[in-house]
Amino acid sequence: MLQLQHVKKSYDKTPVLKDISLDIRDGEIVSILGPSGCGKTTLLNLILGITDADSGSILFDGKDITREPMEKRGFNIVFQDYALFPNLNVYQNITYGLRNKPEISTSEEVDELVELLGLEEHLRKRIDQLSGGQKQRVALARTMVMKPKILLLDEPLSALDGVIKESIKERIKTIAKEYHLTTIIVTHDPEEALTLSDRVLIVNEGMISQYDKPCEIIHKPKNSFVKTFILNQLEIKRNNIYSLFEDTVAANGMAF
Ligand SMILES: Nc1ncnc2c1ncn2[C@@H]1O[C@H](COP(=O)(O)OP(=O)(O)OP(=O)(O)O)[C@@H](O)[C@H]1O
Repeated sequence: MLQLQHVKKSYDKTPVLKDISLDIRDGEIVSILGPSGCGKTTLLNLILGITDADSGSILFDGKDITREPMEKRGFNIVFQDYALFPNLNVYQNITYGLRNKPEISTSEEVDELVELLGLEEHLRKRIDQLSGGQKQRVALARTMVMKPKILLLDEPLSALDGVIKESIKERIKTIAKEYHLTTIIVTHDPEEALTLSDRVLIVNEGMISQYDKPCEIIHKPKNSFVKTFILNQLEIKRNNIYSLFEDTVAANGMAF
């Protein structure tokens, strides 16, 4: 279990994370959701170990890792821009981290991941020959072969559209369940957070607004921020779709 206890972080005396306490259970998918500048990336970086907290503690399986550097924590992140190596092919990218640590994954385990992510036919391709969704899957495979204790994903779906988005979403869910892997996702999209996660952490101005299962957030929003920011956005999306239908129905002289 990952635990944050009263974590605080300021930049230039401006508080960015004000008092964050939360538990994330093993194998759980948790989304960190909130508006731009609310502190999502800072929180992700604190968990990853590339930013230090000013105060408070971070514990993993009961052990205090607050001052442990990133390499020792054994967590791993897929960045928003995938950060793949353009001079290496897909297979070389996936197995890059194993060059110095081949004992981490066997070739059968690599093959299993390649199959799970549907990358068999792309292994010899260069990175610039791939679509956005394929790049995302390569980045996921490259991170997963290193068997991270926690998988962190920074806006994994924001560069993808429609059907591809849904397919990556399903693959992330499958990986988390299959490997019982704690997965933490940063997003600003309520629909993404609510459909992908076991629990959603809603952050506003460096504080936790609500931390709950998606159905609790939908049916029992805890405060006006959750209601207005999250639910209004979903309502707007829904209304846009309905008004599109209404226009089509009216244009065809049908009853709605
Ligand atoms: N290294 C830094 N130095 C100074 N200020 C920073 C630094 N990193 C972040 N900030 C500030 O901290 C606040 C939170 O930033 P953060 O990137 O965590 O927000 P976010 O929720 O991830 O935003 P976005 O969705 O736009 O990426 C912002 O006001 C930002 O300007």
